[in-house]
Amino acid sequence: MHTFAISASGLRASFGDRTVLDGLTLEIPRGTVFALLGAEGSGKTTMIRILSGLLAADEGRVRFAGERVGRHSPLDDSRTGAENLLLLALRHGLDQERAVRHAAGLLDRLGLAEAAELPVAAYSGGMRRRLGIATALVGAPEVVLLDEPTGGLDPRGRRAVRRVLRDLAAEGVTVFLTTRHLRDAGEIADRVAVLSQGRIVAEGTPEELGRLTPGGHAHLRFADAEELEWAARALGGVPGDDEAFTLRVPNDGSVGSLRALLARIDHQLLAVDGLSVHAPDPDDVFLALTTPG
Ligand SMILES: Nc1ncnc2c1ncn2[C@@H]1O[C@H](COP(=O)(O)OP(=O)(O)OP(=O)(O)O)[C@@H](O)[C@H]1O
Repeated sequence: MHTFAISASGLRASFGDRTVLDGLTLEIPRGTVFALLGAEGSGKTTMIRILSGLLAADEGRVRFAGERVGRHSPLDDSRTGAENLLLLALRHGLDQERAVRHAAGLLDRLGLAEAAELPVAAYSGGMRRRLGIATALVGAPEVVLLDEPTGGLDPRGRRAVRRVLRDLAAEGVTVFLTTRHLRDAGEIADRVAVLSQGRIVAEGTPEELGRLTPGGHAHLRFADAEELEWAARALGGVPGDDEAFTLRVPNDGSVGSLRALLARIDHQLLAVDGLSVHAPDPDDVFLALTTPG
């Protein structure tokens, strides 16, 4: 019996002259939730597609300890949630009666029992996401591959998905998921690997990853988009995803580093409307680990 549910070694994948995976090696212990964390376009979906057998790697090898590997199946919008799962269950060889029960059980597990008879076209984004997870669980797989299972979910949806994935791991199922958010990875996964520039740049428990980057950040606020853009160019950092013209700049909060930041602001003649200093949070860890150079 292998200790690892999934072993991937030396995976390479490129599209044209763009190398997306550059010799990626990972071993996922059985019965754990493992998160592959990476920024947009870092190659997470490519990795899931290779593991799922939908895409052939240019080089490298993937081995699964178990035989049943579950992954998302496309949804048929014109059918109900129950029908989608029923058809998949029948395709897995279950007889009609067991397939109906299996589909109902999965809908219940994902909190979709009340939406079972609604056409998928009427599902919200979050409901579709949860139904997508249910499709990967048809046939009681030993290993489940999920691409951004918590993407676009509200906090309640995220909590529900977290609980489902944790329960699966407690039952001995191995869950491999991708995410862009360390916070999500930290809340769900036993181990996290960070993908950047086609390679795993860090791997460990969420706590171990959190300790890799001691620094926090300064939060700067500007009057308008133009000033923000100018500041982002001059200071680096990442603009906030809100409408408030904010910029997050790595900063450890020490007097020396704040003095240096203020000197750069003065030097660039930037008009800052507000400044606050924050202790490290998961986003800082993510930025530090996935920012090249
Ligand atoms: N079929 C393809 N043809 C050409 N380029 C591709 C193809 N699939 C992916 N890519 C490129 O490979 C890179 C990685 O894409 P991938 O979808 O794996 O990233 P990701 O980490 O899942 O991104 P996101 O978080 O935005 O979903 C991107 O630059 C993408 O444009």
